[in-house]
Amino acid sequence: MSQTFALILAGGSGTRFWPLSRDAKPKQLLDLFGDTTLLNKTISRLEGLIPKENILILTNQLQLEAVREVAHELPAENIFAEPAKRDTAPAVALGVGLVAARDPQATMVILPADQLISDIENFHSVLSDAITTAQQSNSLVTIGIKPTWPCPSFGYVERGGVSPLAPSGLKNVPHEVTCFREKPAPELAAQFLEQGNFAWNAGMFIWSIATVIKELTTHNPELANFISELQNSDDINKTVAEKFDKLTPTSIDYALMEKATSVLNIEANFDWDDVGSWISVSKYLDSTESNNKTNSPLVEIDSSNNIVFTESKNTQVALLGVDDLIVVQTADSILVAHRDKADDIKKIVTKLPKELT
Ligand SMILES: Nc1nc2c(ncn2[C@@H]2O[C@H](COP(=O)(O)OP(=O)(O)O[C@H]3O[C@H](CO)[C@@H](O)[C@H](O)[C@@H]3O)[C@@H](O)[C@H]2O)c(=O)[nH]1
Repeated sequence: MSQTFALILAGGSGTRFWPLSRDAKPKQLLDLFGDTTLLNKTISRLEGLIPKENILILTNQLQLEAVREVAHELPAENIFAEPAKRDTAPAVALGVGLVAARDPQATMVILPADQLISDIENFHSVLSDAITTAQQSNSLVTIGIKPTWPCPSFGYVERGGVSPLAPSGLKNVPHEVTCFREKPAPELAAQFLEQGNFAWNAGMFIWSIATVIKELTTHNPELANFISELQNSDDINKTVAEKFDKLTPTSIDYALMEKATSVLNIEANFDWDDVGSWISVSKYLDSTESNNKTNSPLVEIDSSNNIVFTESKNTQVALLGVDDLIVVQTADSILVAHRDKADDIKKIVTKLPKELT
């Protein structure tokens, strides 16, 4: 019987969370909620769905040690560092090659490492049905989130009717995808919301090895060739070292999903948050009556709508006559920003000395 593997993509850089995040410690490696890292939550969420020996993680050299520490329960040989940063399309192709080497009949679940999902029961139910669909439909299966605002930094799928390829008896029924559009301009995203039949792409992809190779062969021969080289290689590490950094840097959404022939979508009936900024994190922090959010003890006078995050949770915070600020304190840096600028923190990072990024 063919096996199911999870491939966790954990090699992104997290400049939006500076000064807490650094090149070697991006969002997925941060403990933003006072319990554990997002990567740890991503691995734990798979318990009961995919066995640990079938969970693979791809990261980069800079983050490898920290990822190994967080993912210590996985077999060491399941954690790989890409030799160069090439975005998610080459990473996914490498993952397909690694899984194909273990089981060419396998089904794969590609997962981001940095999302927050707490309804595990429904997450498992949706993914189980997505796995069954991928095995029986020869399609690339996506997960759709009901959009709440025209966010320009997500992908969008246009959902058609129930797919004629849908296996029978599923609780979560796959729909056809008539269009996949990655990161549309704000006006187009607004149009999608108005139309009403678009969902956000959750960034998770479920497919069989055979289907993804077939789609790549048609739509992205460069990545299909790379996978074929891995499959024919006597020494995968050597082939990766020689070929990976020559691949075109792009995301899997542009490299394949926008062009793919057969894409299906299952609606997520679980909570989902991609934790994109300090504003998103603040939703989960303690709040005062004046809507000041913090992870530390706080006193306030005439201050409202501030977000204060301290690396050491026992730091006393005092707010006096200030509104709408984001303040983040670590051992070596302090960020003070207007909350309207939460999405621009990455711009500040470009001005900082290298040792602080
Ligand atoms: N291994 C590896 N992982 C990477 C790399 N670049 C990014 N990642 C990881 O891949 C995941 C997604 O990458 P992002 O770069 O954060 O993607 P995005 O811009 O948020 O867009 C994707 O996710 C959205 C939902 O959050 C989707 O809506 C969108 O369509 C797309 O799939 C994250 O877990 C990130 O750490 C890389 O070069 N290598």
